[in-house]
Amino acid sequence: MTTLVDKPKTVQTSEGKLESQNVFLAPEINAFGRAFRDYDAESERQKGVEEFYKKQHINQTYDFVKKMRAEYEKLDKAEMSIWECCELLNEVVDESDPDLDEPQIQHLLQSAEAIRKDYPNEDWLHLAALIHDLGKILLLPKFGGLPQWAVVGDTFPLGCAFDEANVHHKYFKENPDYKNPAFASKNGIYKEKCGLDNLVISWGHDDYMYMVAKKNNTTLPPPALFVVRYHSFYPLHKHGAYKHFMNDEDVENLKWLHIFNKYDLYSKSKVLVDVEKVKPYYISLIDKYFPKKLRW
Ligand SMILES: O[C@H]1[C@H](O)[C@@H](O)[C@H](O)[C@@H](O)[C@H]1O
Ligand SMILES: [Fe+2]
Ligand SMILES: [Fe+2]
Repeated sequence: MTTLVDKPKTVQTSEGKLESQNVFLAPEINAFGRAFRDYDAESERQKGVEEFYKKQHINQTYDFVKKMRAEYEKLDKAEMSIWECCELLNEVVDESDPDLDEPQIQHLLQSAEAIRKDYPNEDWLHLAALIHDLGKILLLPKFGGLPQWAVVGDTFPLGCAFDEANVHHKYFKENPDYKNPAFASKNGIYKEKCGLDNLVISWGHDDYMYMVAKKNNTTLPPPALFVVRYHSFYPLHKHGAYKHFMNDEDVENLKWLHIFNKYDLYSKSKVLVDVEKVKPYYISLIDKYFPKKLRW
């Protein structure tokens, strides 16, 4: 079971002040009694996860991502509030995740509540946690009913060489882009320090939610949007792969993503959040940073 332990630590707030806070201590094992993000364990669940990554690595190509961006930029699928979307997410199952089998709304609230406890003044970070996985509605028929490989799992850039830090990277050999000589080098079609926003990154819930937030004129600050857009980019934020593409702003924002990641990953537990109890707080944040209805 997950344990929340208080441990004093000094942290930097968005205004640059240093504050002493209680920090969430990451548990060592997940709800299935295994290490978090263990992609090599022998189990039925892992077989499904590996199957998932095979499909993802073969099918996510540069052209596919371009097509998806053009399609979803239209935001012509629905009009609804952020909270309505949270509720929709309950119908979604994520086949790529070895650590979670609770409804997705619990994951949103578990990560948001854990981060809120340690960073009480950073309300934008609480809201970033609440919305970070909302893009998984792409799996629902009304939003295109995309296959799992086009919605979830870790992300990686196209248009340059696939890095070995990607989980199950062997399956990239079957990706058509693997044979494209223009994409074969470390930089591929990009320049060093070009900035992460200039990369074509595998399509999924991160990029979609970033697009939705941005195009509906959210007032969330840049680190919040960065967290939403790159939270699945584990090869970068966990292993430091592709970091030569970061510009100075990315380097700053990455500090917040590192903080966020701990709560995203390790708050996954069987201890459920009382949705009705915390709802008023999150509604007040949504009202502060988003319009009442958004186009999706
Ligand atoms: O399995 C997980 C899950 O789908 C997360 O939502 C995503 O952000 C991760 O990167 C992925 O590996
Ligand atoms: Fe995610
Ligand atoms: Fe998440």
